[in-house]
Amino acid sequence: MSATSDGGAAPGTLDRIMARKRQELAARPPMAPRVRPEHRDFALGLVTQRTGRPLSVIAEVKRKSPSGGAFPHSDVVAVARAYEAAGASAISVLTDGPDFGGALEDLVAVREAVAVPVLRKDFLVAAREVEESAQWGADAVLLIADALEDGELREMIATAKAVGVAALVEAHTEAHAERALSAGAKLVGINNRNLATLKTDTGTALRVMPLLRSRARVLVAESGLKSLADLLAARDAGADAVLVGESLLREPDPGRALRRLLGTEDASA
Ligand SMILES: O=P(O)(O)OC[C@@H](O)[C@@H](O)c1c[nH]c2ccccc12
Repeated sequence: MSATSDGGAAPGTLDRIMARKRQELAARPPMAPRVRPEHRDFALGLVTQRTGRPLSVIAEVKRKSPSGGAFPHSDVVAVARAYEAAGASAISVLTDGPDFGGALEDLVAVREAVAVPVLRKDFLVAAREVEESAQWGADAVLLIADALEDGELREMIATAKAVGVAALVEAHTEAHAERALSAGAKLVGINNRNLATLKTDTGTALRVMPLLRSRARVLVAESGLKSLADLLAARDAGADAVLVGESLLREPDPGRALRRLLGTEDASA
């Protein structure tokens, strides 16, 4: 039974994407081995780079999304460079093609262009993909607790540890966050967006993070964040970092938008 099964209702976006991902994986052979670049410490960057900023930002690049449609920036490398210059602690790169317009090649290109750690943002369904992500240069991978069985989650977290990539385990509810911790997650993201309905409520992370604070090494508030006030509220609820994409990618100058979000626009202009 799927962790997202809800008793016969029409499948949500997350179920649809996960089903596609499982089919894609079953149909493709293992990837050829690659020479892996030197690892960058994702967790350390998030918990130590807080001086002078409200908290760490993982800034996201994607060309489109099911909730946001197309964004006006196709050069994800240029956007990633601008994010880094504006103070991003890490870059999140969507590598899903059909729904987000990304590719594994984007991960490689972004990583070569910046010095900060890079998160592979995708809908991974198997431990084999965690190993492949490491080979392609991911410093961290996203795992979605709501969409994975306990056994899968446990195995993928263990594989991430074994190959030396950080696993940011995302949950939308307290129950799934507890499953993530039980499966061995040390880095936990609370997604304000319900990936079944795509509805976003920024109160979600504020409510769930305090319940987890003492048991997670790193806490990340994800999705729908638009203002410095949103960041300060996340920090006060225990976040080490926030994951922000859409509100930056809608702007003509995403680097400037990140400075504005961090309240550092004048100091670094
Ligand atoms: O673009 P936003 O609303 O700022 O959100 C970024 C990120 O949290 C969101 O893209 C996201 C969170 N979890 C995901 C899982 C898969 C794909 C995308 C996501």
